[in-house]
Amino acid sequence: EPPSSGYGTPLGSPLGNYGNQNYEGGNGHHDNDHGEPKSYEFGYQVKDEYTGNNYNRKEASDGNQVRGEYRVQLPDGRTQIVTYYADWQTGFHADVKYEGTAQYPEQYNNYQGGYNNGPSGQYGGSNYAQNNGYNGGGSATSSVSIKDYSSGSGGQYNSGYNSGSNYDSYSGNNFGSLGDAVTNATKFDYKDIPNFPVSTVMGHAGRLLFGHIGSTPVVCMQGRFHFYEGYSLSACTMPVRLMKLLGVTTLVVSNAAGGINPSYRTGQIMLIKDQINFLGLAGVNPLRGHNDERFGDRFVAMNDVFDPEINKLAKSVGEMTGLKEIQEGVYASVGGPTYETVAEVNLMRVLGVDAVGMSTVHETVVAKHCGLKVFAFSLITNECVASYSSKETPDGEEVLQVAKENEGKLKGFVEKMIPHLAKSKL
Ligand SMILES: O=P(O)(O)O[C@@H]1C[C@H](O)[C@@H](CO)O1
Ligand SMILES: Nc1nc2[nH]cnc2c(=O)[nH]1
Repeated sequence: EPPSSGYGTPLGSPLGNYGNQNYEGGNGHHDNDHGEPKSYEFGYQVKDEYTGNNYNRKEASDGNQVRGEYRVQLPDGRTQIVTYYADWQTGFHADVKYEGTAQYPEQYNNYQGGYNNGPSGQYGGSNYAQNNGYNGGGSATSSVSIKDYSSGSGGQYNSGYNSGSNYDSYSGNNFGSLGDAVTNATKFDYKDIPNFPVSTVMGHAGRLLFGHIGSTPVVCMQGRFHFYEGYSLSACTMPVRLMKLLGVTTLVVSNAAGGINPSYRTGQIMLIKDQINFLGLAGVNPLRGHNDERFGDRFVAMNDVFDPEINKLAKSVGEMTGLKEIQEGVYASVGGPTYETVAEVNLMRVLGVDAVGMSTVHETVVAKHCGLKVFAFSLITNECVASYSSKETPDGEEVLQVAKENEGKLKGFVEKMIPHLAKSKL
């Protein structure tokens, strides 16, 4: 049976259990199976990060009196603690207490949808972090995401094709005009979508677009969610699963990234041929915790997440649309929001990283888990500083600026790539 999406109450009421165990309706405590009172004890705990269910119970009886306690995480952030005892002479007695303070945040920041395994306690019991501050990058978590700076929309696209029943998804961020590539778009603000994270990051409109690129149906996220904003990785990647449920079959993800490879230049596109999941290697993975089998298996192969054939297609489509010096390389993501030290840049060079960012990797993990095809690319927005003698420093404004300068060509690329991808059936 699928897990309930509600916060859940302890299974069976204390009274129900009480009645079913040693006592029967209060008409004599010897009316049980064998006429003798029995002692027992039991306990259980449920902590299901996917559904947000969090409760436990323990109970014991010496044959005469039942004592127990259960705790339930309430949707308003408080924990309800019920301590009870019961016996056949006096009945059931409960003491109900609450821990914590009920929170009624402005909107949606008490995210109980089960995406609560991220940085705990940062935001007063809310499972969502607030979006605070600028994020320069930010493709989508689900299908294709494209950054949208120009019109204040960061973006992810999910583009679907296959006569509307299957979708290709494409996500990008920071590239404002990519949202414009979606024709006849119906737009939903994230804040109006129940249980959706909200995007307040500069440059991110926080909108979900449904429309077409060419004849391909697409869903586009204008604005993605980052770990450094305080969201858990499962919250960051929740839209990927939404896309899957909508019928998306291919996720296209874009990001702004720093060039680690010394030959890379600002403004170039790098097709992602592989990735290094630094957070994942350290144990911070969006798939950590309960595995929802409805989406995929517990263990997930990642060696084949990027398809060389799709990149080959992307290279030729990119060249057709006038992209110069298209690179293909390894993307690594860090938690951010700090940019890399000189030592970190050199470490990454040794490790074979070509470009570094703060997104995408966990999105592709979740996409692979639920069986989405993935196409991902980076815009190199800055050249990472690898020498102590350099006076350069990366900065968010530069990332935004370079994204803005290049969004036109990225739009052209995406407009061509999505229909080709759909047609090629790759
Ligand atoms: O969302 P992406 O990965 O495109 O954005 C990158 C990473 C940070 O959000 C930002 C840093 O400048 O750009
Ligand atoms: N970590 C990281 N993310 C980026 N996003 C855009 N540029 C950079 C960068 O230099 N480093």
